[in-house]
Amino acid sequence: MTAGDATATDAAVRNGTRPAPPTDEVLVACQDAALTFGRGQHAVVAVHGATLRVRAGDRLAIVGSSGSGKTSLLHLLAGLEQPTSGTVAWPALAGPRDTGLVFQSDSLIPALDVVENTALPLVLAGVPEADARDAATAALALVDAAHLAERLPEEISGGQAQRVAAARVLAQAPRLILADEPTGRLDHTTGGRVLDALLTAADRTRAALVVTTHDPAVAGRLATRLTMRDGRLLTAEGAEGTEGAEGAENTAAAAATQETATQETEETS
Ligand SMILES: Nc1ncnc2c1ncn2[C@@H]1O[C@H](COP(=O)(O)OP(=O)(O)OP(=O)(O)O)[C@@H](O)[C@H]1O
Repeated sequence: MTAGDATATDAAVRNGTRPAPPTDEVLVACQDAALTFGRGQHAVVAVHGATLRVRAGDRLAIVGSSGSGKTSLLHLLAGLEQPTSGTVAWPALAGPRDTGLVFQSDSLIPALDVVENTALPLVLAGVPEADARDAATAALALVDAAHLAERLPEEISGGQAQRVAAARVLAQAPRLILADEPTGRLDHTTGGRVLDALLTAADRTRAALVVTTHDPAVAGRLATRLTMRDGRLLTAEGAEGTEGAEGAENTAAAAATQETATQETEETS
């Protein structure tokens, strides 16, 4: 990212003035993407051929129990993992670097205060410190955390740390925000606030938002819900095609539904 990008980012985040992208733009497309860890008898298939498209403006929850493959799928969407087979592409983005991943684990650096933590990725990308700090301050305001700017990570709560982790991604103004269990370790009220912050920020910065969760209440806040079970991407209500799939007209759901139908055919033939 260049300094010019940072200024534009700052302005877009602060003012919500990023031009609205065409809503049919495909930001990331998985085609039959699989991810296997290990080899031979130790191989674990974390994701079985997933087909999914996320478009600008999508609000997508990927729901599943622990070990179902949600994080693995999110890492494929973020370009952090290469698919073992199939493809992942970012047709409307400059590549996976235009995505922002809010990690599951607390990843703030203890020696840096909140605004420094939030600005760090921009600084590391070569953005002048003052511009990075301005963008960070604007992003913290988006998640209702501006008042925490001067505190160290040890001086804030778990829920506040999650909001800061979200702000750190939002400061980069990604067009695709990927959040891995952002409410996982939080109580209901605090988790709700973190989700509020992500939804508000995604609206303000006109980003698509994909959230993994095991919590149906969290998933219910997103327009489209898909389920992962044993590494397979299903529709919202199970593996039986379009029936009951929330927002089946949504590309993400429709693509996964199509995939589910394909899988069903393959498995029964
Ligand atoms: N780096 C890895 N090496 C080997 N196996 C892995 C690795 N990462 C994940 N797995 C395995 O892949 C499967 C899917 O894991 P993944 O973390 O994607 O699931 P998840 O639904 O995100 O679970 P959780 O909610 O507990 O994070 C699990 O069986 C897990 O043990």
